[in-house]
Amino acid sequence: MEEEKMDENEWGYHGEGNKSLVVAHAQRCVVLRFLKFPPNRKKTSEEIFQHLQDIVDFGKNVMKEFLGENCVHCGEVVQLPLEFVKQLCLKIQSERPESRCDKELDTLSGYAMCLPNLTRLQTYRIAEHRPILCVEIKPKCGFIPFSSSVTHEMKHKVCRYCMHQHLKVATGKWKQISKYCPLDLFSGNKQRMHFALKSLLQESQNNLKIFKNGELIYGCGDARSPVADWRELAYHLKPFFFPSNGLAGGAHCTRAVIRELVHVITRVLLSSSDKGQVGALRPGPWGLHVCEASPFSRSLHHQGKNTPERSGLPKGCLLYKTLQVQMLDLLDIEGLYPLYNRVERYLEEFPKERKMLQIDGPYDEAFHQKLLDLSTEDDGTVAFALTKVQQYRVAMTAKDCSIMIALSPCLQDARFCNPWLRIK
Ligand SMILES: O=P(O)(O)O[C@@H]1[C@@H](OP(=O)(O)O)[C@H](OP(=O)(O)O)[C@H](O)[C@H](OP(=O)(O)O)[C@H]1OP(=O)(O)O
Ligand SMILES: Nc1ncnc2c1ncn2[C@@H]1O[C@H](COP(=O)(O)OP(=O)(O)OP(=O)(O)O)[C@@H](O)[C@H]1O
Repeated sequence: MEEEKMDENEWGYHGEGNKSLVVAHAQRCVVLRFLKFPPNRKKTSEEIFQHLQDIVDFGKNVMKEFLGENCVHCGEVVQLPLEFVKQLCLKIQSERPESRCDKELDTLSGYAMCLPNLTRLQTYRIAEHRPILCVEIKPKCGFIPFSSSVTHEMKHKVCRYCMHQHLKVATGKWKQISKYCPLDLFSGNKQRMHFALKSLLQESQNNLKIFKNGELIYGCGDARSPVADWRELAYHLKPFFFPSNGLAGGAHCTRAVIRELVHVITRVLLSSSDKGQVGALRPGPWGLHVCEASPFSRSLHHQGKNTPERSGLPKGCLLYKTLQVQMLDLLDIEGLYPLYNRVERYLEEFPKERKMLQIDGPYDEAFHQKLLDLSTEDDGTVAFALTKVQQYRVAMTAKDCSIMIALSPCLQDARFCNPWLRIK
């Protein structure tokens, strides 16, 4: 970043999660991603720099290796003038959702990550200055644990997302239970995927957002301000899907546009992206591929069909690769926790080993290589325990990542582009 040219007026609030806040440049296709912390949580500038650099290295040497060069954008750490960050923080404060304001943007270190703005990213195949849609999906965990360590019977029947829905509604985080089930999206069966995507469109929560030319047009910024009007969404989408279809509107048109969107997203999700190293990952047996809580599965059950048809995901597609990485969680938290304790005890006894064992990085090639050992035979060593803990951490990243799909009218038929994975 050219320090002297940083002007807060050229940047606007873009979005935030639990750990970071993102601002976008008004003209250029870049975003700045700042860390945020609870008030009074003091971190030194060096710690912040190292944290951000670790995220970049983790993206480069771990996630890219598994998911493919073209699917992951790692960004770079940049140093910004402190006055710019302070002014920017003041400028965007009023736009932040109330529910996220328990944490404050780090204005003291001057470090942030600079990334391409994936909601506006255009590729060379697309004529310049075409409008661009971006669909962001946070699919969550797409399998039911297969580990024999699982003691709760319910965990073998109902997926984590569907169980979590009850907690989230009970605690008031969201108003109603979503019909979305990640196992439907990850099934590879088009009918189930359509159902999953329609359910996400009905009850987006923090799992679906749609941007048009970089602006959020659909999805929840906050539990208290849901924007979920299909008619309005169809109005935005119609020029993308039915450019020459006059001004026809109404419920029929809305349904047609939403159907088209769902079909296009499904096609993109099932299309092959570039090669990652998931071939090297062959996690244990697949768990059950149906979640008993999914309304899709339940309706089939009522019709007397026990298991929905399972098409499986094509091996090259991003959903397949994401699922494989998620499945590095081989033992479930119940099997992992005793191993985590083994590592903890060892480090208490030998704190100086922390660095050598790469507990908190560096996330380099050596770190990545150790992740490829998928054995589940516990030989009682710290090395075994540590590998499982690190695999679990990588799996958790894949369970919480978002897929960003950019769509833009092309010169020829190809209306869609490859999806990107956004990791944190
Ligand atoms: O544990 P989960 O499944 O609830 O996931 C958390 C997410 O909740 P969700 O259920 O998607 O609403 C949670 O998202 P929200 O803050 O609820 O939007 C975060 O993504 C959290 O990640 P981190 O630990 O802050 O980096 C996520 O935590 P991790 O489990 O990834 O650490
Ligand atoms: N490179 C990017 N391009 C465009 N938008 C982005 C980019 N990175 C993040 N965003 C937007 O900012 C939002 C918040 O970012 P992100 O999810 O990384 O925050 P987080 O705090 O790490 O998330 P979590 O709550 O999962 O911990 C995203 O949902 C996405 O809409």
